[in-house]
Amino acid sequence: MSVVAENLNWGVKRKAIVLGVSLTVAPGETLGLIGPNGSGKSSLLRLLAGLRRPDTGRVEINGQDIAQVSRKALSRQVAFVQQSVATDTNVTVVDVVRLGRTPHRSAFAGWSEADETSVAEALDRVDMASRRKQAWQTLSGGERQRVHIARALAQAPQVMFLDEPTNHLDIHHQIEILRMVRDLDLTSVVALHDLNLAAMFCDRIVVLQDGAVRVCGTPHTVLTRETLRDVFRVSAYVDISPYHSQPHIRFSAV
Ligand SMILES: Nc1ncnc2c1ncn2[C@@H]1O[C@H](COP(=O)(O)OP(=O)(O)OP(=O)(O)O)[C@@H](O)[C@H]1O
Repeated sequence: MSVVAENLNWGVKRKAIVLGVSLTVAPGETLGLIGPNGSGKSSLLRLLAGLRRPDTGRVEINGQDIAQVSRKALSRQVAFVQQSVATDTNVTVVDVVRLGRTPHRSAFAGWSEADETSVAEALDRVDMASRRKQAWQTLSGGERQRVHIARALAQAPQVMFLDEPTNHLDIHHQIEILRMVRDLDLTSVVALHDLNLAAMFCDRIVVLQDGAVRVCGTPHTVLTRETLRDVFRVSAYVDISPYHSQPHIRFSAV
């Protein structure tokens, strides 16, 4: 499914937070969203996912204006993995992941074998199958993050928005989760701080600065020395990784 944003603007009081953002994500594409702290990545993701209404502009998912789609219908198509969401404490891992099935169930339908299979597969994909009975509040930060991703997978979405999904994860799981997102047969938009991971796993990257799109394109065109200097205020060398032929950034400490 495609995602198209047209001239999105959103602000609070007199402060403009998302400023004239237009972008297109092709079906199956993984789009990275990068930018300094406070540049508007989370705010933009919320607008794209329909969790917040823009002041002006519109978002279309699969050609449909999401402002015209009910929340339940939208949640059958779209999953959102938020940064550090609170979850009821008195639940197990599998309970949390089962919540992902909610949009697919009617008020009277029982829990089906297909629901259970989706939950089991989602837990398996994030390497948490052996923890299904563990109490949520006893999980580590990275394990919680993986369970939230499993909940989104159990939702069987066609579009996934992820806000810093690699937060708290060790390097193995950072790579595993982003590889999985890239290889899943769905469209995804993922906010990331790690620019090298963005280069490795995103088809295209949008750079946000002060709420506006500064540049958008392939990792090669976006991750230049000049952009890193002007937007991120760092001095760095960019070369091509022999492992994956994408840009690899080395930061200068001086
Ligand atoms: N509801 C709100 N009320 C007031 N200001 C807000 C609100 N939501 C976001 N902001 C401000 O808008 C700016 C963008 O915030 P946002 O969380 O979208 O940035 P971000 O790029 O995701 O940042 P980070 O990299 O630090 O997670 C910040 O300055 C933030 O303080």
